[in-house]
Amino acid sequence: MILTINGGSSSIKFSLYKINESLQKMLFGEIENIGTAKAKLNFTIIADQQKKSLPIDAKDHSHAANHLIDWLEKEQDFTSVKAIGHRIVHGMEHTEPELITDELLTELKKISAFDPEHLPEEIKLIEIFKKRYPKIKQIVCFDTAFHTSMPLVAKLLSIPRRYYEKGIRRYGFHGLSYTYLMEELKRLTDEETANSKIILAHLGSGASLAAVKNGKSLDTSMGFTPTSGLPMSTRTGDLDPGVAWYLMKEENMTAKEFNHLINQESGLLGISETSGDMRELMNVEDTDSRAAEAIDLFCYQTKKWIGSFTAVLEGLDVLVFSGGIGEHAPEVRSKICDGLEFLGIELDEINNMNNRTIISTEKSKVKVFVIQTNEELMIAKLVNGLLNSSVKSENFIK
Ligand SMILES: Nc1ncnc2c1ncn2[C@@H]1O[C@H](COP(=O)(O)OP(=O)(O)O)[C@@H](O)[C@H]1O
Ligand SMILES: CC(=O)OP(=O)(O)O
Ligand SMILES: [Mg+2]
Repeated sequence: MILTINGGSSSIKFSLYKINESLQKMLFGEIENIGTAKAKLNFTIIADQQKKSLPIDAKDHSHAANHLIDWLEKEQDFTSVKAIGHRIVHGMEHTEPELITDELLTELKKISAFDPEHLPEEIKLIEIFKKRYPKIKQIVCFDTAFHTSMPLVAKLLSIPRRYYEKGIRRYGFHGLSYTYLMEELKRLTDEETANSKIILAHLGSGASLAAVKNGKSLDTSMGFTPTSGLPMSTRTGDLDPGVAWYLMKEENMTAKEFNHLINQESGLLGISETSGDMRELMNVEDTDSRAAEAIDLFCYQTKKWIGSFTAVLEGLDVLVFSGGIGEHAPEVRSKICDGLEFLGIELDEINNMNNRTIISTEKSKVKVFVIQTNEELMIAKLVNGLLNSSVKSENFIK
């Protein structure tokens, strides 16, 4: 078995895969609302279609992880778990999945401030699993790895060069999702299409786009941290840097308060003043103009990035929508694509409304896809690949 762990800022998603010829998912779920009184463990056991939700006491990620392990031990014989695969959002220039060692953990701790929303909690999860299961291999899969191919011009931020040497540059994220989407695109189409000029739009709570040519990332909307690019559920996306100075000077805002403002209070939540959840906003947009404006901003900015990346790619052949919003919100896809006919994007509104896999018309120059992403399966595949290669490698730590 391979256990996958995807630790977010307020949730831990998990899946258990049986290693057969293919990877067979046995169970999956998530602990959500960590740190609140509404914390619960939702799970589905695939064999008997058992779907349940249990309220739990999870005041932080450590409590949540220990609850998860206790529950998994009851459900599953843990001796059959060969490896635990973690999604790690920030991995600097690491290009491959890696076995966790003390050195790697120390390195990740050093760059923790590069992604304060994800890394500290992800590290905590690795440590908890290590404490409870010191013998089980833990393997980390980096979201940043997909974008290491970006050219220097896309990685440079226009601040003094000395900061680049300190690691302050564009990295880009959602790489496990993008790798999965590229595999799916190849499976659904052909080699030629998968090597064409592609924009991948991962629109979830965190949202980003990537410009991909010949299977390689050329640019992406997220940067040094996952706070930049598109407006998100509660994150600002790109922001005039002068706003930081102004708030610090005029409102005596501290670094900690500013971090909270840009990551927790902004985006859809900040504009609507009610919710960072797209579905909730769509339910009230007819009666609440703030919700409608938040949705408009999200669609407007996504459209701008599509235009920008079409220029980067010098044309566009394929557009892929994914993530909770990209997969399930036809009105949002429609609003994003509205007016982009001049780029060759033409939606078939019936297929779009039905969330079909191909939502562009027959004659649309750009093929538009809706593909359900699967970061968990990608982690399991990468872990399985590393386990298999380790059988051949004597250097791999047993
Ligand atoms: N049917 C739907 N209509 C509109 N938005 C939806 C729908 N289903 C999910 N979403 C939105 O998707 C977002 C969550 O995306 P997801 O990829 O699941 O997030 P996460 O980054 O937490 O994995 C939320 O804003 C949610 O409202
Ligand atoms: C990279 C990132 O923003 O991840 P998530 O969408 O899971 O928060
Ligand atoms: Mg996500």
